[in-house]
Amino acid sequence: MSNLIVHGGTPLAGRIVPSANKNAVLPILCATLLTREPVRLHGVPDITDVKKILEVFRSLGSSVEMDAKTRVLDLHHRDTCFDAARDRLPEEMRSSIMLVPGLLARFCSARIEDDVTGCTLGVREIDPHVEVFQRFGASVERQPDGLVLAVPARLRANDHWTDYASVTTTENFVLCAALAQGRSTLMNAASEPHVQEFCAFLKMLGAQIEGLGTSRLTIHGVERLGGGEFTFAEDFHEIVTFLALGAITGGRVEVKNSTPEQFPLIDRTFAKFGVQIVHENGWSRAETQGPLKVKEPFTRNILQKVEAAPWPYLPVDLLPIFVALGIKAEGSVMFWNKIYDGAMGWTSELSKFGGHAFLSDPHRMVTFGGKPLHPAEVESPYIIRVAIALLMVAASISGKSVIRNATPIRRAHPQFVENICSLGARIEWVDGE
Ligand SMILES: CC(=O)N[C@H]1[C@@H](OP(=O)(O)OP(=O)(O)OC[C@H]2O[C@@H](n3ccc(=O)[nH]c3=O)[C@H](O)[C@@H]2O)O[C@H](CO)[C@@H](O)[C@@H]1O
Ligand SMILES: C=C(OP(=O)(O)O)C(=O)O
Repeated sequence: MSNLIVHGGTPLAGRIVPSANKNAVLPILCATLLTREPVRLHGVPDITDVKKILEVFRSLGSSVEMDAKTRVLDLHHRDTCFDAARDRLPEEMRSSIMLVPGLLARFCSARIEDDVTGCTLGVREIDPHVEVFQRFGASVERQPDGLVLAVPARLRANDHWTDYASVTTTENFVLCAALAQGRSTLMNAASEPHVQEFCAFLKMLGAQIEGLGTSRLTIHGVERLGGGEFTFAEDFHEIVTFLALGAITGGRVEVKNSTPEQFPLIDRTFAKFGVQIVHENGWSRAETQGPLKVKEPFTRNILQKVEAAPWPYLPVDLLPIFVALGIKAEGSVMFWNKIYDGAMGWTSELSKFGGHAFLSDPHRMVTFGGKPLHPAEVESPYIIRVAIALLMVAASISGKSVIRNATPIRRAHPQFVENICSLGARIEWVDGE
């Protein structure tokens, strides 16, 4: 477990080039298992989730060559072998479940380990995934340390309509359908930017996918996929995080952003806290005028609110970042997490800083911002963006704070502390017990 020591109170200023989006990189790494041809990936982030997947590839006999300096990764799954009785897949990360289709397609067997839940945000179902695998022809057997799946032959295409728009279930459906026999359709498909990026990668390998960015995907299964070269896009989570760090510290941070067309709702959400986002010449910056202040709604007797749900709503992983702004900005905001039932139980950590947040129910939290804040020692749950939100609050307060168990940040954000320090912050990692 690692802690972060934060000497806060410095307005952050400077420029950041964001890394790739973990939630695009991981399904794409899993997708490479579908092809026996070489694949070259540019801009692979140095994060722990990537390391875990690459370790598995190496242990299965794949060729994995990572240039640590240029972050170019060469993968070749030519001599790969898998034995469901012997081999184990990564745990404590959601993306592990997306190794299943490649294993089924290549070796007719696969595993789902006991802990593929990732961040502790509440229930993270595996049933929608199991249902997808079954629909493509897999049998599923529960064993003491996980589920073992098997298919008799090539996966068979099908039409499916999921209960809700799930990111990884959509990706698993597409992965299965890419090499299945026949045409598959998915209704209620997720359409997040990382889902679109993942589909674009598969198309580059030769998959036939229609409907990118919509809630209906049609996939014509092909006999085999080819190889190729792909460069990851910038991570919108990182862009928002660094813009918010600039805003909460009263500084001026600019972040490279090649896709401002994805940002209108994100920009409107910043504006609710008195932060104007300006996109210019491929860069985005956050502008503030004096202390942050919540924008009052015109409707009488309602609170300003921020609602997170599947895309094109505000992405749920960004919610904690805006909660941090809500603690700082004068006024009240209701945060509504329409996805997870256990992602908001960290209000007590905010109160250690003197912040005032009230948990209304498992899905809703109200912040009463603008209260005097003081440095504190707080504990992060195993949730990447909550560790970041606590760091944001600490960075905005003069004095020394400690964020205990901030390690989850390393799952998604490479050189995160180095990047913030390049903006003038004084933050360091220390080993904790
Ligand atoms: C590796 C990866 O890509 N992880 C992301 C992915 O996880 P993941 O794909 O696991 O998230 P899902 O979209 O499946 O949602 C997670 C859970 O939320 C509940 N649920 C979700 C949607 C809904 O409309 N109703 C509902 O009840 C379900 O219990 C589900 O199990 O998408 C999440 C939602 O954007 C993000 O937080 C995760 O960072
Ligand atoms: C919740 C996240 O990741 P995972 O689904 O891998 O836990 C996240 O990236 O914020």
